[in-house]
Amino acid sequence: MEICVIGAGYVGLTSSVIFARLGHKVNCVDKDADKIKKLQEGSVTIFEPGLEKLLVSFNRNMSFSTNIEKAIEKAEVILIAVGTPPLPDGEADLQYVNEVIQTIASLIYSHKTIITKSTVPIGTNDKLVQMLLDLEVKRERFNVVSNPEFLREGSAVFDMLHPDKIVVGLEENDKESLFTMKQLYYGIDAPFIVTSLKGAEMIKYASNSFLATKISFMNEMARICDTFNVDIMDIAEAIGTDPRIGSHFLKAGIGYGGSCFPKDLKSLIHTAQKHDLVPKLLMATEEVNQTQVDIYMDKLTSHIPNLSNKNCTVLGLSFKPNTDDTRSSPAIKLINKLVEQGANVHSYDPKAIYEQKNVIQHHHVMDAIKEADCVIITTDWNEFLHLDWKKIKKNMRGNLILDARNLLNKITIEKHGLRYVGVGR
Ligand SMILES: NC(=O)c1ccc[n+]([C@@H]2O[C@H](COP(=O)([O-])OP(=O)(O)OC[C@H]3O[C@@H](n4cnc5c(N)ncnc54)[C@H](O)[C@@H]3O)[C@@H](O)[C@H]2O)c1
Ligand SMILES: O=c1ccn([C@@H]2O[C@H](COP(=O)(O)OP(=O)(O)O[C@H]3O[C@H](CO)[C@@H](O)[C@H](O)[C@H]3O)[C@@H](O)[C@H]2O)c(=O)[nH]1
Repeated sequence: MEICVIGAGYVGLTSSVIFARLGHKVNCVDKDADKIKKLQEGSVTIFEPGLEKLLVSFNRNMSFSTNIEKAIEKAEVILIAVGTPPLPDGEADLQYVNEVIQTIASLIYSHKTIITKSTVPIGTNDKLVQMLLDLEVKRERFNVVSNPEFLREGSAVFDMLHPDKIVVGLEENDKESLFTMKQLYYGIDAPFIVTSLKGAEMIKYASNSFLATKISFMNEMARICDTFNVDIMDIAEAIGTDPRIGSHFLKAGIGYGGSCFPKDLKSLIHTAQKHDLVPKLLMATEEVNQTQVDIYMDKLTSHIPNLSNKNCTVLGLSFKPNTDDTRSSPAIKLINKLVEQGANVHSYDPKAIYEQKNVIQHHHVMDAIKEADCVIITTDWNEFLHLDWKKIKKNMRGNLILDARNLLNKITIEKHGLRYVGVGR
């Protein structure tokens, strides 16, 4: 199949590479000329394990360009993977999706299956159908399909190759697109969940909202555990054995971040409120998450009451390990609070970069730790599990290790004469 993927971000680029691997001819377009230039030169613009290797291996099936007209003209299938960031009131900003539809409408001369991979609010795909009709695209020339994406950053390639399901939302009378979708994903072993356009949109929001709620639930449990000196890790292990609860997404910590959970929660809350509903549970999930960083600031100031001119080392900038993405990263939120309180902030991350004039980012952990009054683990990178705590103790000025991800072994840390403070333990 000839596919045009619009948007070369996390989802667009990963989808392009996977569909090229499945044997399709993919033309990935983006309006960001710098991004496209780098991709044409064979370098991947994001850090995503395994992506570059696949890009090189299946290069023959892929091309990158900024020329959307040409890519659309040749394609049977158009996949929209542009961003849907939040507006200040939480509503998803659909300007990029709408812009793409306007462009597509002027270029449809043969039948196109238009697939929305971007996460869009309930009812958006129906509106896109109407937009195309209003722009005088003949009804028989297109079908719109909602095909939300469930990949996680840091394991995007694996997740796309081994999804637990492929959700396909179809227009009411669409008898063709399911076949097209099966051809598109031919070679991937996963059940198809077929529903309406709105159903597919809702599945995506419900999925992210449920996962985010699980995290906030555990963060709330951790707050209670803290009060009673109970270890939240024991609680997670025990309740996780119950298959009705499940062992995933039970890690208490500094809160969830990233480009999806915070934005999708806000968007679903906005959608519900627009329809006179009060989504209490979603609002509580958000509130727990938003106040989670403050818990760590309080823990820190209970040990170091005045942070002014104290050397605080933040280990981890990305919102989770195995990605260089810092969008809505709790680490950045914490850094900004430290800076506000006058601390000298030093940081280190294996992949992510955060440029801020008040923060010194180091290339080596040990440089970041030198003379530190406290070290805060903000991202659970594997690398931090193997740090030389004896050397760290020698190089620090103070002795406080604040493990905001419950990554480290308390006993190991304390054995080296350091003071360990974790989450709900
Ligand atoms: N990042 C994830 O892990 C993830 C997972 C599942 C779903 N999603 C959803 O997928 C969508 C994309 O997310 P992302 O993280 O890949 O976004 P991103 O910001 O990384 O990439 C979006 C790309 O679209 C390009 N773009 C915008 N308008 C364009 C236009 N008119 N023509 C061509 N290119 C255009 C931008 O230049 C950018 O490169 C969002 O709706 C997101 O919610 C993301
Ligand atoms: O037990 C846990 C699990 C995760 N997190 C945090 O939650 C955030 C999100 O993590 P994760 O879901 O692994 O990463 P994303 O790449 O944001 O993926 C989510 O968002 C994507 C975009 O919609 C969806 O496609 C994925 O299915 C969904 O997991 C990160 O800050 C994690 O540190 C926790 O605090 N505790």
